[in-house]
Amino acid sequence: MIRFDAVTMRYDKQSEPALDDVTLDIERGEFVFVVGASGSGKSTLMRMMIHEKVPSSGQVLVAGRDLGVLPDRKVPALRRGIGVVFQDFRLLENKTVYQNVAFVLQVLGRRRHQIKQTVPETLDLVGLDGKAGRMPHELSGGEQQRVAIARAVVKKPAILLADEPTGNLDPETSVGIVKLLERINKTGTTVLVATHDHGIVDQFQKRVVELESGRVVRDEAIGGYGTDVRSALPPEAHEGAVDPEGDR
Ligand SMILES: Nc1ncnc2c1ncn2[C@@H]1O[C@H](COP(=O)(O)OP(=O)(O)OP(=O)(O)O)[C@@H](O)[C@H]1O
Repeated sequence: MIRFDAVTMRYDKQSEPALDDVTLDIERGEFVFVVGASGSGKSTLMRMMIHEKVPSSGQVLVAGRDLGVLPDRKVPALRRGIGVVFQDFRLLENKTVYQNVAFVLQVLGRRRHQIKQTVPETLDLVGLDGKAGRMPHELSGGEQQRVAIARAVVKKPAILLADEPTGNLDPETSVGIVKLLERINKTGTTVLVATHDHGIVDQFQKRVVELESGRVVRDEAIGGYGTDVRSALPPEAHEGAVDPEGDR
């Protein structure tokens, strides 16, 4: 689903690499925590998956697309297949919860009856049924993050990237948010969560990729398979359409 092959990325030629020779393989349907200290490269790794940044060397493949040679006109289709959640929710403050989520589908040109059906289903999934008419400032931090997650998943992306999704939340609320991400993962979405919150990571039995100064220093799959098994899979196992409406 996502493959980094010897990826090095420098923001400018003189500086140390933000990512340094990173090789990583993430299968469809996996849940992966990306951990590491501030500045270790977690955000850069995620930004490369949505083609916000390109490698200085090496190759990034997402759902069979080589992002190094992806034409600009195909970037929107790539991004339609990837939901993104940030630490700072980024909600539209003058719109209700419902309108925040519906807006994504309106921009994608979805039909009104489809929006009317999909938005309540998504609010239900994230545990916000009954809050559709609230404004963002009337919600707790955890609820606001749930809106942000609803917005990211309402287009039914194959991949969900969450960059420090619990960074502004207390420990108990954080656990609820990661449980929600786990529930979304169980619907078939590949989920990556960047975090420096070791407490959270320890509570969930998931694969953990650790970055240090841009290098992968640990890649542990807990309870099941190991890296050796995954890397033995044929290349086709990593590919597939991110967006069924794909490359139009
Ligand atoms: N726009 C930028 N221009 C130049 N250097 C950058 C830029 N963004 C990040 N960097 C550098 O790249 C390295 C990796 O940063 P990155 O933001 O990916 O780390 P991070 O692990 O996500 O950190 P944090 O947890 O603080 O968000 C750091 O050395 C950082 O200073």
